Amino acid sequence: MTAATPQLVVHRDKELMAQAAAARLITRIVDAQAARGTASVVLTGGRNGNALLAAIAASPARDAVDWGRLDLWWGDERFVPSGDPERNAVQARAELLDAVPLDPARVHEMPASDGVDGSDVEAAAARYAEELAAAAGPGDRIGVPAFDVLLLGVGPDTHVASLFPEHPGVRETELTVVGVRGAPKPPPTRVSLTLPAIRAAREVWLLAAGEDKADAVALALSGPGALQAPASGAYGRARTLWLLDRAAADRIPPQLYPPASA
Ligand SMILES: O=C1O[C@H](COP(=O)(O)O)[C@@H](O)[C@H](O)[C@H]1O
Repeated sequence: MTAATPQLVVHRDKELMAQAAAARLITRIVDAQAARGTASVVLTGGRNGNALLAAIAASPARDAVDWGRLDLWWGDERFVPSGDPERNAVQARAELLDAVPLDPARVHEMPASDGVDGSDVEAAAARYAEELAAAAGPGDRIGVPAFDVLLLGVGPDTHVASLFPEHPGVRETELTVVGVRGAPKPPPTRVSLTLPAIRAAREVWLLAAGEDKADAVALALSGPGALQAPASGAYGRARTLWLLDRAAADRIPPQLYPPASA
């Protein structure tokens, strides 16, 4: 088994999955801060990512985190104006970030469409790539920091971040951040980390819950390749964890199904 081999954890339902993922993430952040003083996490948008943040907000264990020594990044963003409720960052703030004492200088939101680059999404993506490169250490791969945990929701079409099947962004091998136009899921214009940037993370955790994700999970875990199923191309340097509920795990081929878990 390699770091890219998916490890599957299947929970009873999406509520328990969010609570268990929250406990797991709090522990991972606390461990990283104990070892190195700081921690870095890449957030995802979507229902499961937001549920995880809400579960952290509701957990008394959140006080174990030194929020001022946590760097937050995003895996993707909807390229809309800064206060737009569709923005992943706006949703993350509502679920958790406004309730904890983060250092604003460590909260690295992706640019919005009313930012300095205006509607030029490629320029906005390049700007975020520069911010990542500035935070990367000399030993870090390809100009992004070695994130402790990178979270990804899995879309019903197997998209992760804003990398959609057969779309140009999923083919990118050089850039760390891309502008996405014509996304099949609205809004059509987005900013996204690329697969090479995702793979620089120590741990990649993919989140999927609900019956509408079952086909996507089964397809991605069957190894079709990243072009057809972007989620299958998302893995970490040390660990790749799929956090699922039973409904989303329901159609995984039997030979890949894990032992029964919480
Ligand atoms: O648009 C997006 O969708 C995906 C998946 O969202 P979900 O609600 O189907 O779980 C999300 O991971 C991504 O960050 C977001 O921009």
